[in-house]
Amino acid sequence: MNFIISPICLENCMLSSSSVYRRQLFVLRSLGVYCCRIHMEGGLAMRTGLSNLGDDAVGIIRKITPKLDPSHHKGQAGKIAVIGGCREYTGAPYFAAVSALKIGADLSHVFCTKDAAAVIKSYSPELIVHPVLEESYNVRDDERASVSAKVLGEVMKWMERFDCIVIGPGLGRDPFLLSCVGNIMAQAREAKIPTVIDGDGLFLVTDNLDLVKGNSLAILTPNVNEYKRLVEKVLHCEVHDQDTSDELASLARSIGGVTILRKGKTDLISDGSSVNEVSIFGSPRRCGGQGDILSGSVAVFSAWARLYPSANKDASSTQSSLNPMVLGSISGSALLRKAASLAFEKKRRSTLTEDIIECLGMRYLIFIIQFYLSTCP
Ligand SMILES: NC(=O)C1=CN([C@@H]2O[C@H](COP(=O)(O)OP(=O)(O)OC[C@H]3O[C@@H](n4cnc5c(N)ncnc54)[C@H](O)[C@@H]3O)[C@@H](O)[C@H]2O)[C@@H](O)CC1
Ligand SMILES: Nc1ncnc2c1ncn2[C@@H]1O[C@H](COP(=O)(O)OP(=O)(O)OP(=O)(O)O)[C@@H](O)[C@H]1O
Ligand SMILES: [Mg+2]
Repeated sequence: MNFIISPICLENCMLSSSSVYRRQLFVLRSLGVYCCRIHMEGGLAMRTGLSNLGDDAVGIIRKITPKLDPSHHKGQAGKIAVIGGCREYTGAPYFAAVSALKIGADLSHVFCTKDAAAVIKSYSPELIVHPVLEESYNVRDDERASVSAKVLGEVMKWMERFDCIVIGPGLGRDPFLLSCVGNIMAQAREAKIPTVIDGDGLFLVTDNLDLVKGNSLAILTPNVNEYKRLVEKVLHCEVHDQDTSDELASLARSIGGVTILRKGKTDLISDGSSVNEVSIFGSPRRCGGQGDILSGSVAVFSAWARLYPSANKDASSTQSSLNPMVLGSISGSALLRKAASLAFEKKRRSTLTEDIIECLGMRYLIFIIQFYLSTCP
């Protein structure tokens, strides 16, 4: 028999009896569906475990995920663009763009170099691929200004349609290409389009902080190395092993209130005023590409948090004070980590990024949770 478990249905079921609710809450917690929040007060980090279901990452995901509504048209669940993909890297932009679709966005575009475009198209017919970026080796010195204007023009034709853009997965570090992408970022900012910056986009931004400074719609998703470079550049010190939440909040404030998702054993998220930790058990496999899934996921959830700030009216509103970029980051992190753990249960050491993408479907995750609830003694 086929049946559909919706987030709302699960929540209603949870509220139906308080003992059942407590038992279900316990099972959710033991499944690792947990997120705790660290409040910043006068520079002092006060860590508090949260005590109700509305305060956890699943509650946030449910709150911002729009209903599947037959009256909606194509595009209303989100149009995402990934700016990335060059001769060396074609996997990273594919992972980011296809993850956005798997999570529920309606359309996913990739803007990449000509070399990368045919390869990325061959991975999936679902993606709309624009071969518009140019690297130095392909452009004469006297052509640079006109090529740069042409690249910007090609992207700007589409820009207004996007609900979020991701800059950086597999972008490479060619100086000419990065200067064109800097122009694209400036235009996205002008158009008030949320922008997730990852991978080589962070390399660009670390050397050109003005591109993001004070942009409350920017989300930086650094890994260990990228975070180290940012801290050294902005805070002029080494990364601290202690006081990690103070340091992250201070970094976010120093860049004018951007949201930073610091990836690692646990993910820490801050916009400078609160620090949130997602510690859902993920996977011990560290195959490349998981950060790319994360950037595509965060893009969709941030777009939803902005477009549908309270998609699920029944969900707890305790997070309503959080910045939509923070809500999107928490959701993306929680879902990726849960999907990675499900993929690892199945594939163990042979788990690859594409296996994790297959586990992104939220209904599948909720089904798994429901299954555990129904078998709980
Ligand atoms: N299949 C693909 O096309 C992939 C392309 N990628 C792209 O590759 C480009 C470079 O990204 P990278 O992440 O490699 O660049 P980084 O500069 O972040 O990493 C470079 C080196 O750091 C090492 N490293 C990683 N995590 C570390 C840790 N926790 N402690 C110490 N050393 C660590 C890695 O082994 C790697 O050799 C980006 O454009 C990125 O998007 C990656 O996303 C991976 C997948
Ligand atoms: N030691 C770890 N244990 C568990 N999960 C981790 C660990 N390190 C990273 N992760 C998770 O993996 C995700 C990707 O982080 P990672 O540091 O691999 O990014 P990345 O280096 O940018 O990846 P990519 O290879 O896509 O560029 C993050 O959401 C993080 O939660
Ligand atoms: Mg990365």
